[in-house]
Amino acid sequence: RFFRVRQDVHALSGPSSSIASWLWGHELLVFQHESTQLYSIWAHTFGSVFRIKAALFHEDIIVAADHAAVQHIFADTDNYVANVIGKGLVWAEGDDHKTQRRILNPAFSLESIKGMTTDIVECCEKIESSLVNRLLAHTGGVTVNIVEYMSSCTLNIIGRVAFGHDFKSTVLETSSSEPPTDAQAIRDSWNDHVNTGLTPSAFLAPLVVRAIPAITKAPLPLMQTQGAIKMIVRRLAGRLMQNGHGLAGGQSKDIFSILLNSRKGKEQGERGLTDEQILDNVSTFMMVGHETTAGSANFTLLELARRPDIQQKLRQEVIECGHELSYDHVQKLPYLDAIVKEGLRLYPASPQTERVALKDDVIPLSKPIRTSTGRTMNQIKIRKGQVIHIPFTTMQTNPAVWGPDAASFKPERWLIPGGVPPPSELPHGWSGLVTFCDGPRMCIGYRLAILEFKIILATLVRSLQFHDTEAVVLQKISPTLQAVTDGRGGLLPLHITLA
Ligand code: HEM
Repeated sequence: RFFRVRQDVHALSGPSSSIASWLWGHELLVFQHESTQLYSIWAHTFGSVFRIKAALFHEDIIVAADHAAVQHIFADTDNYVANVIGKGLVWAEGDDHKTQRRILNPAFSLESIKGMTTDIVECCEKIESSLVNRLLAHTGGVTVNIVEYMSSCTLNIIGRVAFGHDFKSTVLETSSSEPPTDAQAIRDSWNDHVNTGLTPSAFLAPLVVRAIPAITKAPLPLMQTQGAIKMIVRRLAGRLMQNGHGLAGGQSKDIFSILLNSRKGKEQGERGLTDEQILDNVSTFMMVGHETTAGSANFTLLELARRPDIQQKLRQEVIECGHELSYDHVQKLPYLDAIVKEGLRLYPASPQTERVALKDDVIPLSKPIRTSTGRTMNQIKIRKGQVIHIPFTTMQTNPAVWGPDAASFKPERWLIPGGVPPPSELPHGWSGLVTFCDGPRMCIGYRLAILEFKIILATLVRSLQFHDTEAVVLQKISPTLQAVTDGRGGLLPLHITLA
């Protein structure tokens, strides 16, 4: 049995060991390339499930981009767990995760999300007017780092809709001698973290955690910058907890009220959350609730800048719908919907994920694959402890599924019959994408993310035109999808003029 299980992993095809480092396996090469770029190239050569050499003599890693395999892994959260440490909903496992998810679900119902529309529109209009004002002060347009504007906008949104807190985040044109606001402190420390994540030493942090999962702190720069963000956000979360009663005196179904009420539940002996868990959740939501949507929005705006025809068509649709961007209005814009789907297909904010199997298992495949010895396999037997990488972008740009133009930004594909593959060819998940994952750990904030994304695009294109600066913008994972220009993470220059 031991032999058979091992054999399945080792029988998989994969890149040659001659290009792997003896110490870092293929993992260093993957890290040095853009986002999931190497996984896409290897999937093209070796098929949708293959094997790579892991760093530090760890067992080989399986890279799974087959939709049946991925669906199986995402459905079985008792067996397949995230390979990361930490607390809060994103990282809680087992019963802890189920309790937290059950407590928080009402904050993300359709009804709750609809109720957030006015706040979202106001935050987007604030960014729109700050860009317009900046333009009015410069003739002939201005080049901005759109990343700063998107992060500001989404931070303001999550502050207001989740915590009733107005970050009042703005982008300063010149440096200020005033002490940094909470928003600036969060954005600066996040920017440090992103840029540290691009340095060679950042490659080590997840490997240390994989080797010794109990380690939560180590003198590694990436862990230190992560610790710095946590400290800032937790300090703010602590202040909010002291002062706060949620958005409506603790009666509401917003995230913060729900978290605070669950503390009362705990005090009364019900299943609730401890103060520590609440603090962790507040800081988790503040970070995952804003940097993710911003990442996908940045790259979608870059696509619009490169495709003035698509941008103009979107502008036309938004202007024809009138000025009011209510929830129902926004849902009635088919081209906007197609652009958002296409943006989330090509630029998932979390371009890949990782799982570890807690038990031996057999993973089904949607299509047989050929092993390194030419055998055909319909399923893969794995051993407990197997690490699996799931590259979302590779799955969503696979030409064998999405056609020869899979890598192109083509919103029309969502509007024409047969433009997207049939459901049988796609994973479960929102719109046949794994951008928001699937199963019990599917992104709890997906409805909010989509609504924000739509309102951001609609608000900005109605008054502004985005132009490509021809800068070479790379896509890196640090720790979410980041734009890297001239070696600087969190930089995506776009030229803007009035529409
Ligand atoms: C475009 C925007 C977003 C994308 C692409 C995205 C994607 C994802 C993905 C892929 C996961 C699963 C991670 C994994 O298990 O490996 C996830 C989980 C999660 N997301 Fe999002 N997310 C987005 C926005 C948001 C927002 C706006 C919020 C909250 C306000 C949020 C909160 C969460 C939470 C709490 C989890 C953990 C869920 C659980 O483990 O049960 N996300 N997200």
